[in-house]
Amino acid sequence: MTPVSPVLVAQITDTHLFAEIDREWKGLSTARTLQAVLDRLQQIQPPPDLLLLTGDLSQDETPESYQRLVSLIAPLGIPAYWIPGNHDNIPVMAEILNQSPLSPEKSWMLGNWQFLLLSSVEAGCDGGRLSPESLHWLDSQLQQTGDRPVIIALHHHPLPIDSEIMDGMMLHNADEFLAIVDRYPQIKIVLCGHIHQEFQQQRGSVTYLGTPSTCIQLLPKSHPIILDQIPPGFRLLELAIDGTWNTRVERVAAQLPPD
Ligand SMILES: Nc1ncnc2c1ncn2[C@@H]1O[C@@H]2COP(=O)(O)O[C@H]2[C@H]1O
Repeated sequence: MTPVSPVLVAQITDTHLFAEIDREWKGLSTARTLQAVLDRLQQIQPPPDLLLLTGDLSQDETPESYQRLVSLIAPLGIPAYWIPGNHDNIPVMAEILNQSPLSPEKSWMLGNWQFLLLSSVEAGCDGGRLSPESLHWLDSQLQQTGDRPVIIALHHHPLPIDSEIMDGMMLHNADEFLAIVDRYPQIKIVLCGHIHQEFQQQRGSVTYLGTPSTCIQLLPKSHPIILDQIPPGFRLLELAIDGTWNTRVERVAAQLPPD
């Protein structure tokens, strides 16, 4: 019997784009560092089956910044799904990020895996929160997945990362989220953005993963926040039909922020 290929997912996060292509954030042109990541992605064979864009996609909340994202991502021709982060303007992004290959879907199945994307943005706050309605939505989606393996993505980190300032901006009601996760053994991976660094921690049968931004990096376990002089990156995940998986972070040669 021919084995079914795993699904290859690329997570791209915290792109912090502006309307202007050369506008810099902390010394980096965020459009150009994203382009370096996308150039690397285009070399990967076979190409990823889908892209997960896990929030803080704009830094200035303009329609033009989201149009820029579309014009950078669309040439890859890879279906791309997104969630908002604390820097995003949700009505503006929802209006613009709905053209193929971008999709506003938040729940779908591919390669026997169930994908669930959660909006964790709390208005006026850099930290996150899942509303009672969102927690209920998550629970009801999980009830419908049977024993298919599940990957959940949200912008805010639900586990502390030992970084005082970032942990003050984590998912504030992580306990309510984790109580739901604990009830569904089919959940394999919880994926976040927001932290601008690589993170991996096991909690029960679930692996919690955080991923470098496509622009600036933060030094892990730093108090207060310190910029890390390592290149931007992204994450690849290979999800096999039997629920096993593996992942790696790749970093790309790109302009680094000034010292
Ligand atoms: N992907 C999602 N992330 C977070 N909350 C969601 C998501 N999808 C649906 N919900 C919540 O579930 C609610 C269902 O009713 P509403 O559409 O009024 O509002 C919805 C949100 O509050």
